[in-house]
Amino acid sequence: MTAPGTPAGAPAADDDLDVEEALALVREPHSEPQDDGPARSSGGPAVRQPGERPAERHTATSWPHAREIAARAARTARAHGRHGPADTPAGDRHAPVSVPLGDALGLVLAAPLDALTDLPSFDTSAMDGWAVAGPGPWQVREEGVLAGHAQPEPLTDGTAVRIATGARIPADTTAVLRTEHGRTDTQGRLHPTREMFHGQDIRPRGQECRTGDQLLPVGTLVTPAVLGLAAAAGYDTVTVVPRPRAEVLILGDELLTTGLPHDGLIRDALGPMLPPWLRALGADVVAVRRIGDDARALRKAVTASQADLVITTGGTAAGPVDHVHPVLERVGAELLVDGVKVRPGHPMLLARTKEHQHLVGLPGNPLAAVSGLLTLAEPLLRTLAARPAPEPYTLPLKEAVQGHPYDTRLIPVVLRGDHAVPLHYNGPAMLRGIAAADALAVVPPGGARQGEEAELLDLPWATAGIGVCFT
Ligand SMILES: Nc1nc2c(c(=O)[nH]1)N[C@H]1C(S)=C(S)[C@@H](COP(=O)(O)OP(=O)(O)OC[C@H]3O[C@@H](n4cnc5c(N)ncnc54)[C@H](O)[C@@H]3O)O[C@H]1N2
Ligand code: MOO
Repeated sequence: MTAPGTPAGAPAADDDLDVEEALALVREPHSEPQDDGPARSSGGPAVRQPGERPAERHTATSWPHAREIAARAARTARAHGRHGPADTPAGDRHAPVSVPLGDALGLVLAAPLDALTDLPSFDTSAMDGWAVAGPGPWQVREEGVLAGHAQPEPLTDGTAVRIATGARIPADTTAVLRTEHGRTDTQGRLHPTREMFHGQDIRPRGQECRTGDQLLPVGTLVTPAVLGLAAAAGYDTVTVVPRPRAEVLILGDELLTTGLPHDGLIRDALGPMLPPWLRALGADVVAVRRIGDDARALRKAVTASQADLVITTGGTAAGPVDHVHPVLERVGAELLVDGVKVRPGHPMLLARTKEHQHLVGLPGNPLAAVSGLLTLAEPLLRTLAARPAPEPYTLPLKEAVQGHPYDTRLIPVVLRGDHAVPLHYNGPAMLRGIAAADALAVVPPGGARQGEEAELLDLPWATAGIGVCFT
C-alpha cells in the first residue's frame, strides 16, 4: 500500500527495502515529503503558528542550550543523590554499586580497576615446544607440562621438557624452544634449529602488571574488553555507577498495540521503540505504562514513579487532550526546558518533578519523539550514568539541506565514504528515514549547502553494534 504523500515512483511504504533501496530514496529529486507543510519547516518570520502555545516563542530554548540544561540537571541530581542520607531511597540512588561482571557491560567504573594479581601470575610459556635449561642439545624428560598443571619439577642443565603455551615454566628454565624450531636426533636428544636467546618465549610473572597496579581509571566505560581484563585481573564483580532508572508513559487513546490501523486508530510506534533505545542510552527501563488520554492517570503515574527519569510520549502540544503541561503544573514540577528550537520535536520539554527525578516530555509524532530523545534524554541519561560524551564530529553533506529559518533541524542521514547522505521521509510523523539511518545530521538555522560540514549524532547501533549497546 502506498502511503498518502509517497512520491510517484518511490518504493511503496511496505516494500522490503534493503539499504541500497533505502539509499535510492536519497537520490530522489526535489520531492521531500513532509507532513508538516512548508509553513512550519521553512516559514517566514516568527509568527505564532495556529494553536501554538502563546509563550512558546519566548520560552523555547536553543538546541545546544537545551542539551546543556539536560546534562546540568543530571549533574545536580547526581550530586544530591551522592550527598543525601544513605538510608533514604533518594539518598543513595547514585551511590556506586558492585555488580557481577556479566551485568556490567555498558556501565561506567566508579572505582579504579586495580590489579588483584600479577599478570601473568606465574612465569608462563608463550609457545608450544620445550622448556630447556642451558645450551643444547638436551635430554627430554618423559612427562610434559600442560597449562593448568601444578608447579613442574625444576630442570637441570642439559635437560628439556615438553611444554604447552600457558603452562608454568619449571624452575631453572633458560628459554622455551618452539616446536617448529627443534629437532630430535636418533638418540632422542633435542637440538635447536636456529639460534636462541636467554629468556626466549617466556612471559615472566608480572610482565603486564603487578598486584595493585591501576589498570583502568574511574570513569572508564565497561566494554567487552574491560570485562575480559577485569576477569583476567581476578575480579568477579566491579564497582560501577548504577544504571539510571527510566519509566515510559505512553499517552494517547488512539494507539493500538497489535494489528492494522483501523477506524482512526494507529499503531503505537513508540512503545516498541523507546525501551530498547533507552537501554542503549544506558538506562534501566523499569516500566512501560499505557496511560491513554487520562490526565488523572498521568498525574498518578508521575507522582508514584520512583524512576530517575520519566519519559512521556505525546500530549506535549496544546490540543484538547494534551495533558502533559497541566499535569506538570498540578504536581508542582519545575519546567527547565519548555520547547526547543529544533525541528522536528519543538514541543519537547524537560521538567524536574521531584528532587531526584526529571521528566522528559516527548512529542507524539514519532520522529519528533526521536529528536526529543536525543536532545534531552540522551545528555540527561549519559550524565546520570557518568558515561563519557561522544567526541563531536562532522562530515560534509552530500546534498544541500533546507533549513528552518530560526530552528535547528535534525535530519536522518546514512554515512557513505566521507559524506553524510541526507535521507528523505524525514517528516515529524515518519520513521522511514530514521529506520534506514546511521546518524542524525544537525542542520543549523538557515540550512546547509551541499558539501558543508554538519555535526552528526550517531545512532547507538551504528557505532557500538546491537550486542554491545543493548545491555
Ligand atoms: N496547534 C498546534 N498543533 C500542533 C503543534 C503546535 O505547535 N500547535 N505542534 C505540532 C507538533 S510540531 C508536534 S510534534 C505535535 C506534538 O504533539 P503532542 O506531543 O501533543 O502529541 P499528540 O498530539 O499526542 O500526537 C501527535 C501525533 O503523534 C501521534 N502519536 C502519538 N503517540 C504516538 C505513538 N506512541 N506512536 C505513534 N504515533 C503517535 C498521534 O496520533 C498524532 O498523530 O503536535 C503538533 N500539533
Ligand atoms: O514538527 Mo513537530 O516539531 O513534529 O515536532
